[in-house]
Amino acid sequence: MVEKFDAACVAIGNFDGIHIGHDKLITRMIELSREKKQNSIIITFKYIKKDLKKSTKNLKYINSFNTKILLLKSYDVTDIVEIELDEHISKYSPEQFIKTILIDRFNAKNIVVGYNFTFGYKAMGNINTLKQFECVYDYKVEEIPPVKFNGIAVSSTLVRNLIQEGKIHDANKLLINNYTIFSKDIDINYNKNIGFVDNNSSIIIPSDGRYKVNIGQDIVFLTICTNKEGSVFTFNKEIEKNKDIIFLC
Ligand SMILES: Cc1cc2nc3c(=O)[nH]c(=O)nc-3n(C[C@H](O)[C@H](O)[C@H](O)COP(=O)(O)O)c2cc1C
Ligand SMILES: Nc1ncnc2c1ncn2[C@@H]1O[C@H](COP(=O)(O)OP(=O)(O)OP(=O)(O)O)[C@@H](O)[C@H]1O
Repeated sequence: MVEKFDAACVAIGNFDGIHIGHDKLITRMIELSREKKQNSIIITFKYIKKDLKKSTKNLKYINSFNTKILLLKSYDVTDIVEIELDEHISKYSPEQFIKTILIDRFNAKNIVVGYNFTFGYKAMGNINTLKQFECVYDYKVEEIPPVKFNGIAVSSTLVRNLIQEGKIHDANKLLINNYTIFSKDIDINYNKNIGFVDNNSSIIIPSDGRYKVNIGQDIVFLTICTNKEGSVFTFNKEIEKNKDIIFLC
């Protein structure tokens, strides 16, 4: 049972794919909220404005937006809040975001973000901006230093690149769960053992090739072949209905 307190600890970011850096940050925010007896809130963004750097038409994500929220729900937090960076909010200055959203809306007393977090109009705010306003708005910022793997800072971009290069084994080392294409993000013809993801889908697809995946109780070999319209998934045998495709290698 999650208790509701007035003051809050918040973790902020896009959180595409939930990798080990995100996990460290969210886990620390939850730990801090328990220590301080405050609400634990994950604030994440839904981009809709086309000219934001991360919302260009062609930018695809590891997880569709609904899946991201579903994955974030695996954390035992008081609330997960989705903020649409629409025409209005995306123009907030960093201070406006701090005051209007973090303070007035969530009564944030502890803000946990990663070393490279940016926010506000033209991405002008960063961790130093958050520190600059600590006394003005009476909160504390905690910075999570870069979580690295083999000496390289983990990021959603890195994971996306590995998946798109077909390096599933490496991507899985960085994600908290094995890379998965969720059943609702793919159309499957169960009579023909074939699936299809349209090119307009918001999710990335591994490069053409043969993959070992787990579907329901079964290990299945899957061949991906992409054409002008989208990606065709051919399974080497019948697969269970409405199960997610969990990539093993
Ligand atoms: C209020 C607000 C306004 C933003 N406006 C812009 C913007 O004008 N241009 C931009 O590239 N990103 C903008 N962003 C997105 C941030 O730069 C950043 O991508 C987002 O806060 C997630 O941070 P992270 O990727 O460091 O986790 C905005 C974010 C917020 C919260
Ligand atoms: N390797 C990491 N170590 C610590 N914190 C991280 C790491 N990667 C991201 N974060 C933090 O997690 C939050 C969410 O990050 P976000 O998903 O926006 O970044 P990202 O993984 O670097 O993605 P992208 O590559 O798309 O920019 C932010 O506060 C960010 O600073």
